[in-house]
Amino acid sequence: MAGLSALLMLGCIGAMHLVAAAGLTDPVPVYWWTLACGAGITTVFVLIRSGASRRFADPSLTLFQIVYVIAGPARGIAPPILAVIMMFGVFGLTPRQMVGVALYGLVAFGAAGAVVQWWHPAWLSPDSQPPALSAAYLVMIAVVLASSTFLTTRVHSARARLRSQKRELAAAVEQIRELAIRDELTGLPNRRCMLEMMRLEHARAQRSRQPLLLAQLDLDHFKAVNDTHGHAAGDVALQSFAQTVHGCVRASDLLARWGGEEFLLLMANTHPADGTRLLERVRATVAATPVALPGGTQLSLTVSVGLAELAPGESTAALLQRADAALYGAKRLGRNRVLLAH
Ligand SMILES: Nc1nc2c(ncn2[C@@H]2O[C@H](COP(=O)(O)OP(=O)(O)OP(=O)(O)O)[C@@H](O)[C@H]2O)c(=O)[nH]1
Repeated sequence: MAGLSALLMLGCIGAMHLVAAAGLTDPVPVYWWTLACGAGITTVFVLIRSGASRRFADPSLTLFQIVYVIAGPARGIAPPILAVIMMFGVFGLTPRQMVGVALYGLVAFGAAGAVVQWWHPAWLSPDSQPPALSAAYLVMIAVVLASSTFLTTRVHSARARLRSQKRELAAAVEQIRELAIRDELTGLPNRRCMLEMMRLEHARAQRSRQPLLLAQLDLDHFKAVNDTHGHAAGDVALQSFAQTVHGCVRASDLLARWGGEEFLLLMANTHPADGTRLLERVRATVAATPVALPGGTQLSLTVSVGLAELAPGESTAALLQRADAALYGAKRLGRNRVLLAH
């Protein structure tokens, strides 16, 4: 952007020197003008390229560049390039700033024209523009300024809309990501998330030779809960169970809803004796924590648990199968118990 502005300004300087060389204007003010322009371009270029302008609220110095060109020494060439200059403002300034720049531009350009026409007619070459043409240029500038300001309003609201759509999109992506890995009913990680975690923890355990435990938890006689109290009550029971178990395990353990009334608990770096102790605590807490159903009924739940430790070289599918077999062993033995697979 700074480079483009500098190129534009260089083009204008070249044009003014051609005008002076053609004898249409006094070359001395053109030299001064060239000096002032050079100082302006260099200042802006150095500030932007060195990164020093990043400290300002308007790091691309758009406002400064526009104001400088309109009222500074470049005003003589403002009419033909004003539209281009204002385009920078359309994308960089707020509508308020653009209204300010437009009013400023009109006043500054009008004043510059008046000075030249009435107080310094000597600056004009004999065949330079008549006052009516200057007035026409002023009207043209007013049109350019007004349409740039209007465009800025449109661009500004389009950008605000884009920003808010971007925020909404990010929130939607986050929500989709959550839905993809979370069980909606209990808020626990879902089966897909658990499969991925099992894959990762399995690889880690194989590599580090640290113990890895997998427990399968299944609510006892849950069909009877649904049949007696209704499916909605069953949902409340599942949520309450998930909360109770989650409250018993460590932050490093991963509890997930595997499906229906089945849950999995993955415990890394845990020995079977410690895992069994923890699961006994879970079992006892579930049995001692009645679920308050809507309507005031207190529902007692129990859970059966099958626990398996990853054997060297064993796959996750085989580990899961052994935990499942242990769970069914626990069910067969009368439920409400923890059984460790051998
Ligand atoms: N309310 C509710 N019930 C569910 C959900 N998912 C599965 N179930 C129910 O859970 C019950 C599971 O029943 P079964 O597999 O027969 O097992 P059980 O009655 O718990 O018996 P055991 O496991 O042998 O102790 C079924 O009635 C399913 O409809 C759910 O998201 N919400």
